[in-house]
Amino acid sequence: MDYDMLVIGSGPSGRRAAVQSAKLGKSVLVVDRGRRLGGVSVHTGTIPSKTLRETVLNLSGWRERGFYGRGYRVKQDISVGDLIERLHKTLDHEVEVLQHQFMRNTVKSARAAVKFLGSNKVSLTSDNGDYSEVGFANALIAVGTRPHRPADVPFDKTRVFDSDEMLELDRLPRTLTVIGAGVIGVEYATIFSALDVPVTLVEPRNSILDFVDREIVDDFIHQMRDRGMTIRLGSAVKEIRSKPDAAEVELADGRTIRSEVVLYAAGRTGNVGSLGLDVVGIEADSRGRIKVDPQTFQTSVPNIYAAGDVIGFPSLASTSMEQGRVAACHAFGVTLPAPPETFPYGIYAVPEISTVGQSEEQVRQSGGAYEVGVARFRETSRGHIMGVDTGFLKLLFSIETRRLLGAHIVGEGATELIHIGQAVINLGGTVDFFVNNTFNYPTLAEAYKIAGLDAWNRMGRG
Ligand SMILES: Cc1cc2nc3c(=O)[nH]c(=O)nc-3n(C[C@H](O)[C@H](O)[C@H](O)COP(=O)(O)OP(=O)(O)OC[C@H]3O[C@@H](n4cnc5c(N)ncnc54)[C@H](O)[C@@H]3O)c2cc1C
Ligand SMILES: NC(=O)c1ccc[n+]([C@@H]2O[C@H](COP(=O)([O-])OP(=O)(O)OC[C@H]3O[C@@H](n4cnc5c(N)ncnc54)[C@H](O)[C@@H]3O)[C@@H](O)[C@H]2O)c1
Repeated sequence: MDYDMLVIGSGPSGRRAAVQSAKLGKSVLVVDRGRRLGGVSVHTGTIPSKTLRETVLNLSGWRERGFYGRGYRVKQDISVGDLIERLHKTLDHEVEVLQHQFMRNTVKSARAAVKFLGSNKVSLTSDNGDYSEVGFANALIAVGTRPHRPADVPFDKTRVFDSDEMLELDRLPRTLTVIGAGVIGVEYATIFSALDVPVTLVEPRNSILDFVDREIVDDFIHQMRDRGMTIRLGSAVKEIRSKPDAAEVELADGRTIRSEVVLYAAGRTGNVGSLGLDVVGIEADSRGRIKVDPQTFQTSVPNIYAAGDVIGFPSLASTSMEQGRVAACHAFGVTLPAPPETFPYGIYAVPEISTVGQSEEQVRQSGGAYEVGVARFRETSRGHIMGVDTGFLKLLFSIETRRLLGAHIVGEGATELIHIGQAVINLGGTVDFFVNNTFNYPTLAEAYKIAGLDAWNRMGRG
């Protein structure tokens, strides 16, 4: 065999699997067909959208508007150039760190498209047509996804864009319509709205972000509408037209929305088409997702693993990394403890949403008695100092066991703050943790103490 581990794709799952395999003393080759290592996460997904968000919040002065009013701006005329400059620096740095990590761990990498020739052999074809064959003992399919692009949507990078292409905008749109209020849709819609671009968000279903606690989503929708965004729920799209002067989105109810630019963000599809999966007998579903053993990440072929977005939900960089590591450990006989039941989900909209554990709807469905504790950020001194006038934390406790069942946040710092809730849930902590422990003051984390006390006041001392 040429390699103990062949990793196809250099996104979060591939990268973690590669380094974990190398740390176990195994020979590793990572093959990616992209121009640079890093995958969707580094080049078109997680890092670019989060860098864009950070730049927008900084240059627009968004975080200071609680004090200085909605008209406040740090930089008056924010251009695409301002946004792209920071983006390129961040991405270059990410790639450099990744390359250095591979070098230190003697992980080899190659740029080529991979195709299976058998369960221990692949072909590599580079852009200039160079062809070679590589033998492997184990392989990880970590090829990720690309935006779903229905044939009847006129993507042209002038009026109609997918989420990868949004980073290629040559100027800020005067108006924007976002189709699909999934995580990508709400992130981009609220980021552009923070730049004072009038945004219309269109979603065919009557609800959004169904995996998030309803109270949090309702507050989020309220905040979006309050600052002037138009949210059209229950609005199916009949046709999208790209015209010289505007894009037109015709809804099934007959209304037409005109805007300078449309972002179409209605899900993603696995990159399995050219892998030759049929040669090894691995099947993918209609959205290009591969089924795996959820504990080991083995496909139907035991020495071929799959991880990351190509295996479907939750399709996060965070969970993808863990999946890659677990797959590599399994491939080389390293036994790991069972993973915790819950993981956090961070939505980097403006404002942020983050959630861990059960939503109130799930707790109610499970039938057990529960209590809720809520803290509004404006009740915390840190919130006053920061000029935060929105956002809240909601904690759910079992009355019987007093354990924390779920933590849900909408507001500033949600994606960082959530890890307190995650630790308490996964360590089996109760409402008494929040009541008995001292928290730094003034912090937004103090909201945990306030929400804990709020629930404790009704639950009693147990
Ligand atoms: C706009 C956006 C924002 C996001 N924000 C977040 C976030 O804030 N937090 C979060 O946790 N997640 C976020 N995600 C999700 C996150 O980016 C993905 O979960 C993650 O990138 C998936 O990693 P992966 O390992 O599946 O590989 P990917 O990052 O998808 O990379 C796959 C790689 O495989 C390569 N490849 C594909 N086919 C082949 C082939 N045949 N041969 C060789 N190479 C191939 C591709 O070139 C690519 O480099 C976001 C996604 C998007 C689109
Ligand atoms: N912060 C994060 O962690 C983060 C950020 C962005 C993306 N992601 C990941 O990327 C993945 C893809 O995100 P996404 O937002 O594209 O997909 P998604 O599946 O989350 O949401 C797609 C949305 O589009 C709607 N939709 C479906 N078909 C439609 C149609 N024909 N017309 C209009 N709307 C339609 C759906 O109802 C849904 O609300 C997600 O699984 C997510 O986990 C994560």
